[in-house]
Amino acid sequence: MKYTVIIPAAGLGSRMGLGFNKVLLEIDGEPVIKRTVRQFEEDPDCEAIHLAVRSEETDIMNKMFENSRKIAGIHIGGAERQDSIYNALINVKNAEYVFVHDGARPFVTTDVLKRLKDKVTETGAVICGVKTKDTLKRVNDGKVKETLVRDEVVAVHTPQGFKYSILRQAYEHSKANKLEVTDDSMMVEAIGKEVYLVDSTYDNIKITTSEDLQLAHMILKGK
Ligand SMILES: Nc1ccn([C@@H]2O[C@H](COP(=O)(O)OP(=O)(O)OP(=O)(O)O)[C@@H](O)[C@H]2O)c(=O)n1
Ligand SMILES: O=P(O)(O)OC[C@@H](O)[C@@H](O)[C@@H](O)CO
Repeated sequence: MKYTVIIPAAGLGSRMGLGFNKVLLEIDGEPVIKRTVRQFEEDPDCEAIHLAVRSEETDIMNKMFENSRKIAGIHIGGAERQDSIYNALINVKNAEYVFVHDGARPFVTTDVLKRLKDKVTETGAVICGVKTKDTLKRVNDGKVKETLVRDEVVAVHTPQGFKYSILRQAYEHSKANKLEVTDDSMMVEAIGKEVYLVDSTYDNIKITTSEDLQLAHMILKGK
């Protein structure tokens, strides 16, 4: 199978508190976004990479990826993650399968990609995730409402992979219905399609807060 990946990188990174977009932060001398893109540059099944970036960062991103063989488009992102991805999605041409992967997740492995590729060709919609290690409870106003059955929940990561036609339909539906989502499969669930799950790895972290940076250094050391 062959697929196209959309990588949203147009956030602010406000929870990192750096004062600049966290995807531009260097870890061991290389920007987070460059590391993320490289995972797909190195996957022979990935045919094209579309990035969504902040308008004021277009020049820096164009320069960073000027020698990249697979970058097929650098698009201006939107106010929310889903707006950024939509701006890229409408510019994807001739792709049967589309993966979406956070620019801020630089450690996805070839094994996870393989599991996703195998499953998406079989089902048309797949996410990856890990079992949670903590007990999970639903709370409201500082009070416990219920304890969730841990075997029934996962912490969801990206990449998430879809048939292009399904993802496009899901995004158009969400736009028309003004759905606010925190991942792409939520939109696919909303159009009634079944979404399947494969294992991710605990290392596939999203760089979100400053603690994640220490974790990132440890993950790199272990590789
Ligand atoms: N309007 C947005 C918001 C987010 N993203 C991207 O979506 C990914 C995951 O989002 P998140 O971790 O929430 O990043 P930020 O929105 O940058 O972080 P924060 O919420 O702390 O500002 C990141 O690669 C981010 O660049 C995007 O392309 N466009
Ligand atoms: O925190 P935000 O809602 O901006 O973004 C979260 C998403 O990036 C996140 O839900 C996926 O990476 C899947 O976990």
